[in-house]
Amino acid sequence: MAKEGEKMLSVADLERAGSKKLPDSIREFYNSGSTEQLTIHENSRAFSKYRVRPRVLVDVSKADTSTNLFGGQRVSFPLGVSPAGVQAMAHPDGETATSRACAKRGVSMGISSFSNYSITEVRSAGTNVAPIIHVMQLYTMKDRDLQLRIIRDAELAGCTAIFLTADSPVLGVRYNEWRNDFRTPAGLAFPIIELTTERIQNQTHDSGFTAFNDDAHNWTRDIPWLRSVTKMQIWIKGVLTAEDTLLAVQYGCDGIIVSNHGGRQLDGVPATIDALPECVAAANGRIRVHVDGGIRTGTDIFKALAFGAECCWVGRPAIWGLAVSLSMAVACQMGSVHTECLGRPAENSFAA
Ligand SMILES: Cc1cc2nc3c(=O)[nH]c(=O)nc-3n(C[C@H](O)[C@H](O)[C@H](O)COP(=O)(O)O)c2cc1C
Ligand SMILES: CC(C)CC(=O)C(=O)O
Repeated sequence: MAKEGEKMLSVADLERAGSKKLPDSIREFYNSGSTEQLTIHENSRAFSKYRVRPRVLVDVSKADTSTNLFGGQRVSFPLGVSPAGVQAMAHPDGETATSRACAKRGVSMGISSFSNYSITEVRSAGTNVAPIIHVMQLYTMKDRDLQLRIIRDAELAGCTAIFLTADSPVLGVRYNEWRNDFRTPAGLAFPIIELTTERIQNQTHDSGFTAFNDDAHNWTRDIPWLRSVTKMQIWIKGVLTAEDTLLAVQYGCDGIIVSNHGGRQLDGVPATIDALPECVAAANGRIRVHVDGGIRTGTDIFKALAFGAECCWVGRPAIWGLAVSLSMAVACQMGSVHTECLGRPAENSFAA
């Protein structure tokens, strides 16, 4: 375990250091899962069931982790930072700092609808450093005009895809938020959804979310509508089953993110690494499959790729990085481990 002043060598070290910097209620908002915390714990634990079956005497002197995502855009390795809201509670620069860090390391970033900075601010913070892929996370919203304004802003700013979050008809039951009567600190803005904290100060997150989000969302109404209003790629975030993967194929989506929202939505659903194989099999190469949830090491990334994911995403590690003002520690750490273990993916396999 890293002590004060010691080098941070792993994401676990970063979690401890970042968590220590945060006030209790903010730390619990970021770090917790819903109700019994089954799924959040399972997400990480499930990776340890699987062992890497290595091949030796393979030339890894020129290992290259770069790859193409979203139909031809180059990234330095198959990792992105998942959309996560309210990052300015961890560091005043919030999502703009995450964007700079992602651009510096050549990885993609998801912009949450609950970002504390506008789409243009987040995107230009990154593109001022280096070319970067941004995807725009969207909810199905009661206010369709606002949803359309977000889509147009994302297009204008140059986002590549919409990640439609499908696992949140209502906000997950997070006891920590209720116990702590958690509210976003005053002074932070939510420019993408056109709200200031002053306007929502009397609302808890779950009541605010209920007012904003359309729990009547469904495949037949929402996906054709999205398709009719934008040429951006449409990805469904929050898929955990073969059945929903097949629906994503049927509705002409470009990809899915196998995700349980980092264990923050319905508790008791499977770990994403366990759900991944059935989704990959159902996709059968017709749409792309990415995954997030509990990914904390390069070997986790390797295992997800070996199970057929094209790319992995991480949520909380970037927030812990912000909290210690070291966003890039995440990507550096994961990048080096990833480089070490990736070798030649086609020549490596592993068994449960
Ligand atoms: C503090 C926090 C806020 C989040 N906000 C959003 C959000 O606004 N929209 C969304 O689709 N997912 C959101 N997520 C879920 C992430 O996109 C991602 O699925 C999850 O964090 C991945 O798990 P990990 O944190 O274990 O890496 C949030 C996650 C956290 C931790
Ligand atoms: C700001 C919240 C509504 C976002 C969040 O906590 C989540 O999606 O998990």
